[in-house]
Amino acid sequence: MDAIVAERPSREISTQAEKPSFLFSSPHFAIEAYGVFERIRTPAVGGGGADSVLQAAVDAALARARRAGQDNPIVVGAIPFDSRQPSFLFAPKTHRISAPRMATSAPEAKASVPALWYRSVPGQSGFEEAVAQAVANFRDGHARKAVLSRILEIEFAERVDAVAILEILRRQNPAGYHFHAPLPDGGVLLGASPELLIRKIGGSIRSNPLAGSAKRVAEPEEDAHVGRCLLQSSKDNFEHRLVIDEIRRLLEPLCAELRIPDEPALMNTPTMWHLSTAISGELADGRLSALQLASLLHPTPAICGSPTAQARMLIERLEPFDRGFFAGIVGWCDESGDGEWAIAIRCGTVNEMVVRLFAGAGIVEASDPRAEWAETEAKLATMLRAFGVERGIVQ
Ligand SMILES: C=C(O[C@@H]1C=C(C(=O)O)C=C[C@H]1O)C(=O)O
Repeated sequence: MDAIVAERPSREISTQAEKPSFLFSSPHFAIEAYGVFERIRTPAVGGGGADSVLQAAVDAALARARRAGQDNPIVVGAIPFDSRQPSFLFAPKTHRISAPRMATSAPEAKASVPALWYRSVPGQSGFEEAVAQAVANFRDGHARKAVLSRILEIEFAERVDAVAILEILRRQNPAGYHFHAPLPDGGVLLGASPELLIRKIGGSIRSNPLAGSAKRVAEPEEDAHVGRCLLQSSKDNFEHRLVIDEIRRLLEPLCAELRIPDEPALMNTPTMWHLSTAISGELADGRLSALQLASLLHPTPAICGSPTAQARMLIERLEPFDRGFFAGIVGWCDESGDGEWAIAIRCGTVNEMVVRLFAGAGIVEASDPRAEWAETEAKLATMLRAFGVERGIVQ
């Protein structure tokens, strides 16, 4: 992939002292964007087809940016979980695309700023009750999977430096997708996601859905055993297969070639094991953009459920909050339609001193409410570690 990076002209940043408005890094690209040339609030819903209203708005913004003198304009930002809600995308004034730099290992973050208070929404009993209700719904045969999530709200004694936390996240979780994206309320969406929704470069696409999870443990042999058990778990393989079947259904008609391994593989982050399927393909029509493909696929059953419409209704009924940009997508695209969109998980929002961290778990008929709560606790550890409050909050 280095060759592709080298082919892209990188724009020099005239005002190096200016703070970036958007940061994103993947295993292939690192993007720094500065300033806002033009905002795009068009919702992504229905944006998967050739007549995509969102893509038309993006194309128009990119054309204006080029006319204004940018030689390689891009659009960056985030799209909410509910793609009927407005997107929060923008063409920056300037940006730089480069190869990702290797993160150097760093000492554990210290809790230099104490947390004043925290609370989970819902709390444990409310979450477990919601899981039990979803399971009852699956027994009635209305849906097969729904991803239920919760928020951990934390207030710190001082303003949180989101860029500094992003750097800690990058060092603690060198693989994957790191992002710092502005939000409509003035806050920041910040995270280290292991999950690629879609990358498109030329006519080639990649997607790497994850579903089915287990918490890692410190002792290496035991940890490997946890991974092997996950690989053999029929419950987790069922959760995973629903995601792959849906992505196959949507991508197959668009691809001249689509490669999907028969069985999932194991992948890990420093805190979690996941079932993972590395999908690759060649588009039949290379003009479809990364953003159109992302709009088509989002929300996948990895973060919504199956079938999508029933799962979405269950989420609306059982989750006591609007997800906003959590379990949405975050990324970038350019004039040629190339781009990358990661799923906004292992993330949170930062508004001055208040941080809201999110974690969800795929619920199926075989789910145990207590175990699903524990899974959200384990997933929260990615962000809590970066804030240096892991031991202070999660027992
Ligand atoms: C919803 C989250 O993760 C998603 C759900 C998973 C699962 O249910 O096993 C695994 C990876 C993600 O697709 C999250 O991390 O908050």
